[in-house]
Amino acid sequence: MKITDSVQYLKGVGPKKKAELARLGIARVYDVLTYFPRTYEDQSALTRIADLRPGTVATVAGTIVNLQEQTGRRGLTILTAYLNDGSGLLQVTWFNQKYLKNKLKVGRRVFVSGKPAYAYGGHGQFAMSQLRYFQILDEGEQAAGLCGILPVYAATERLNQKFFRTLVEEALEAADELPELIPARILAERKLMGRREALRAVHFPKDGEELKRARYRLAFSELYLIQCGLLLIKKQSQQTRLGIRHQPNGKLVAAVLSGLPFTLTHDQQQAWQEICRDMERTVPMRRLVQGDVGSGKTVIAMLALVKTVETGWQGAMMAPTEILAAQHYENLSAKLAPLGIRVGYLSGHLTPRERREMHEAIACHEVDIVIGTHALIQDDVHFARLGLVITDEQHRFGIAQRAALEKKGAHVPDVLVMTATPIPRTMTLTVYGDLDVSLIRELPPGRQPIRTFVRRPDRRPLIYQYVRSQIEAGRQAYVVCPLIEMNEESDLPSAEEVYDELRFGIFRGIPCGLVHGKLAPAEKERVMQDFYADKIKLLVSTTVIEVGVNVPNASIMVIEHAERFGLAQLHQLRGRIGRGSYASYCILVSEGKTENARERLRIMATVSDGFKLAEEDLRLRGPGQFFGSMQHGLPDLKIARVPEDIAILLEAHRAAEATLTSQGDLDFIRPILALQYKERFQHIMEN
Ligand SMILES: Nc1ncnc2c1ncn2[C@@H]1O[C@H](COP(=O)(O)OP(=O)(O)OP(=O)(O)O)[C@@H](O)[C@H]1O
Repeated sequence: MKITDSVQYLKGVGPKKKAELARLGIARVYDVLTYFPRTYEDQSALTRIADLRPGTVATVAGTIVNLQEQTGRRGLTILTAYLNDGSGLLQVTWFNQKYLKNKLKVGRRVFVSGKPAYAYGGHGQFAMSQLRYFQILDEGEQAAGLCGILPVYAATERLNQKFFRTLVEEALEAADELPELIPARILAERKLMGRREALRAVHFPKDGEELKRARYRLAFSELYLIQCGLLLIKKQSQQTRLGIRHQPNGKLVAAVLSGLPFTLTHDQQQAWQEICRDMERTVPMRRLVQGDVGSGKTVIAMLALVKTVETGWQGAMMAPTEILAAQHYENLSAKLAPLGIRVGYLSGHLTPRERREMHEAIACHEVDIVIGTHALIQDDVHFARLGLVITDEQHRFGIAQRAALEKKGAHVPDVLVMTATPIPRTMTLTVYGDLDVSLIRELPPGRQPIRTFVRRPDRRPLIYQYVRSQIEAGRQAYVVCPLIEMNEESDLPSAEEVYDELRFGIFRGIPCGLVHGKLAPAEKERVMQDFYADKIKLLVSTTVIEVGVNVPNASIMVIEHAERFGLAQLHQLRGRIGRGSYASYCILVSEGKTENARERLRIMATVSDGFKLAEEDLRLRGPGQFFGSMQHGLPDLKIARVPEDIAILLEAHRAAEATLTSQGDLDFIRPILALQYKERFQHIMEN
């Protein structure tokens, strides 16, 4: 049997099982080996029933001494088993899991893991339902008694734990032909377990120590290979692709700098210097500027655009929303047109004629800077001399789209990516390993911290009274709602309803506006313009204002149903205020029904630093959801977990850096990467 053979070569796998396995992504023998245990059951970590504590998760092994089945309302089946482990009785309940009926038998031993509560009625002292984990022990195990640590797989109704354990055991026989993935030098230096040994041990560890070492080794090699891939891509693109060598800063850049109504913060200066250094080299720049909301990234983008124009090239800046693109366009053309720089605007909403004219202007170098939305990456856009590409909020675009824009010119343009979603530093390694990073952590001076409060809906009259008083004092306000329009299925008030409620109610006599994604572009633009111009005082909106909207006079924001938003999103929304010198307030209105929602809002109210929030967010939601749409091009991790394995990630990164400087290691690693990660790195490699 070979590692690449189909699973049907393994004993006990017929067509049905094969199909079932395929649904779990297991097709070849190799996939069985990398179907890592979801968790382990450690015999030594069992709790005696007599020692259970209500509310504290525990694992119990006991023999079923009694079984009862009831049918509840609407045909709900309730199975109750009483377990005895010699120290006491535990009542375990399963709802609607009919298939268990034939499996649970008096006399069988089972493992259950969950939170016990005191039992009411019945015979047990404690009761458990909604188990975290449950397993019926096999006859053999029962006789022999269990020892050591057992792997627990994500099993299905038809493929149970016993099946997986046997399957893996058999697949392990083929593991001998698996080649090592890590250069011998690194293995030795770091005293890492060999690959085969680690695979064996991760499924069937002798003890906790061995399991730890095996997991470490496997997570390490997974992260290490990805890091090698990312670093190699970066190196290759730097070696083989000739970029544009921009001139040292000249009169135009100086004019823009001296025209700023403020001086750059230390972090802005540092980022700007890093960008200049990159742009003045022949190697194409690939830099990510990460700055918290309102930290002043736009100025840096503008300077970079001017620098490319000054050297005789064109700059393109792509924004994620129409509103933001329009805002950047207004802002930049107001500042740059007086200096003779021609700024153009390209969006999907131009008339065909306008669009054609803009395409021509871009192709004939009649515009120096183009600001736009996705329209910038259409096939029919050709730049005469594209020197710099800036993508704003890159995570919304994904690596593939960024690559499309980079290919718009005959030369390799410099690339600058701006993001206001602070990503914990270590995470940038996995996601943006191919980019250099500049950080703008510091906020411009004179900003007052935004004070954030969580309030229940019954306080809305008071809240809005306060908003009104702020508006009367000259400020502007945002009210953010999760939905656009009335929805029969949802009892959430929509932006439209709230808008009507407010403008005909408490804000009568005050100019109010409504903006959301379904408005016609011209209408959206008009409303935003009026808000920028302080003609609209209260803006009711959906999350369309989330990114980048900059109205320094707006100092108060009410977020309705705040529990509907994630931390990162709330932080982005909140970042719309506190952008001037006024004291700013953000009020999160929520009933906070679940504990998780309450915790999130509590964190929002106490943490204002976007980077810290991102870490909390990561902790609460886990990396999968955290990255969500950001995950383009990022290989799935099979065993490593980020952020939990951040220490391993850093080690892997260091090892990868060392690998790139050693020809021997590189020769070793290249074919492995080509084989293992070819498809996964495809979109990045195209870059
Ligand atoms: N060094 C500075 N000193 C004072 N004000 C500054 C400074 N840099 C930028 N600003 C001002 O701060 C505000 C926010 O800047 P900017 O819009 O560039 O932030 P941003 O980082 O792009 O924010 P977001 O992530 O929300 O888009 C703007 O009004 C800008 O003029």
